[in-house]
Amino acid sequence: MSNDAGLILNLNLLPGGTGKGSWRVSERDPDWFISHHHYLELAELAERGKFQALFLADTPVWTEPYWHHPWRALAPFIALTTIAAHTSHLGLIGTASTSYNDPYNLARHVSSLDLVSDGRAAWNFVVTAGDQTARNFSQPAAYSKPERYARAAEFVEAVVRLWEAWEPDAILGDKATGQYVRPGGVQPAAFAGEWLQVAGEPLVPPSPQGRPLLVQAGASEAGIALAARYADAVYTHQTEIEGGIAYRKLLRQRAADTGRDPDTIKLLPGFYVVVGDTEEAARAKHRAQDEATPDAVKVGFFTRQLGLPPGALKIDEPIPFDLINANELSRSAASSLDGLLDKAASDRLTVREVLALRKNGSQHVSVIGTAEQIADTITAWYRAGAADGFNLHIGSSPDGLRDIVDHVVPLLQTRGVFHVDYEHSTLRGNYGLPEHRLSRRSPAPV
Ligand SMILES: Cc1cc2nc3c(=O)[nH]c(=O)nc-3n(C[C@H](O)[C@H](O)[C@H](O)COP(=O)(O)O)c2cc1C
Repeated sequence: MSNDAGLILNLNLLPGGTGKGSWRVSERDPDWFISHHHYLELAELAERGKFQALFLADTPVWTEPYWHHPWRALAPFIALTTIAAHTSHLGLIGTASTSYNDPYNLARHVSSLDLVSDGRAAWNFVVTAGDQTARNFSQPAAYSKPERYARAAEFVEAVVRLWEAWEPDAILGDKATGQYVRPGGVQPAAFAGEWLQVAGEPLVPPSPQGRPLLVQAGASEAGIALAARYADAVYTHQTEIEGGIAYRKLLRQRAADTGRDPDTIKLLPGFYVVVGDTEEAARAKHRAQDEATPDAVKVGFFTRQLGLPPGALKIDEPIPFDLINANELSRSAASSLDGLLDKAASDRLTVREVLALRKNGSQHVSVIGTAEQIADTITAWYRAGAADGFNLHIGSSPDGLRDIVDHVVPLLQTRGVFHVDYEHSTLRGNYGLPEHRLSRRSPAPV
């Protein structure tokens, strides 16, 4: 059970909003949504609402539905660096793939953001599915899921070694002797795995929060094992409170099994909200966004969620179950489909009929209603121990976020579950995580 004011709110910034058609009904110009001005406006709003962090997802591939809505054009750590310069407390969580990066460069980018933001950075590590993405990185096809996770385990360990290579007092800056860094104050990463090898010392010294936070998204056994060992926070799909309670319990137990304090791993499910003065007003807003979203976009996203190649789903035809590779399907996404796929198979539902059965069209817990209804659900999940906080998805922007900041946040503060102001300057502090002790330097299993 959680019962203090420690609720965590991240803004999951998807350009234009989660409602893929919302840009068409917005008063904003279309090109605003892919500019950094959009990011900055939302970041400043989120900070006004005392959100602990802004979260940027990322997949380095252009996919077919992008023809119809604003997409994640900006590289996350570049966008976050700009945001860092315009905010003072908001945490900055960027996604980057362990399949298509290199640990040395990635560690350097994230810890540079951590340093320039005075300790507000986090890396959301994802393993990234799909052959289309692989072909952007000199690979004809994606690694299999076990291979992706094997590489991810090495990648994260290598990054952590690089982040922990600096002793806290390593920089002497002794003008008299001319000694800038204490000999031995920075250690080589000395990581030698099957997939990745990193020999030397990192260039970036630690920030005020010690090292950046690690966030994880992926719910298969391999994903949970990595989260339990390394993640400070886990982003997941949950649609029902019971599922949240069970998953949080599992993660905390698995973290404890690795010798960690379970309070140091935070579960943050996605949560889709549309706020209205009345429930009907909120439903009308959602309807307007939904009707402005072409079928091609809805089908395109569902195609990706099922791990199918572009074009594999047709809106008025049944799902081609024989094409779905169960081993490649995201565990987290699959669990959010509940019994929907079973029903689709037994009743031979068309894709349109399956999508219509999804509550509020979202793969996350969702409330389309008044600020009170939204605050009630957030409070209930938090108090029941189903979540430590949420990665909030807003239907349209900036109005969807403004509604939350002006109407939902004050209710959460009055109810005593959400902080009234930032009490720390670092993301680690604002997430309620203990200060990080540097220089672990204990050998970790590879
Ligand atoms: C909530 C959630 C968000 C994700 N976001 C991204 C993302 O932004 N970029 C990406 O490449 N993969 C993303 N993934 C995919 C995961 O990295 C992984 O490939 C997928 O979940 C399959 O692994 P699993 O079965 O362990 O869940 C996300 C997964 C989840 C569950």
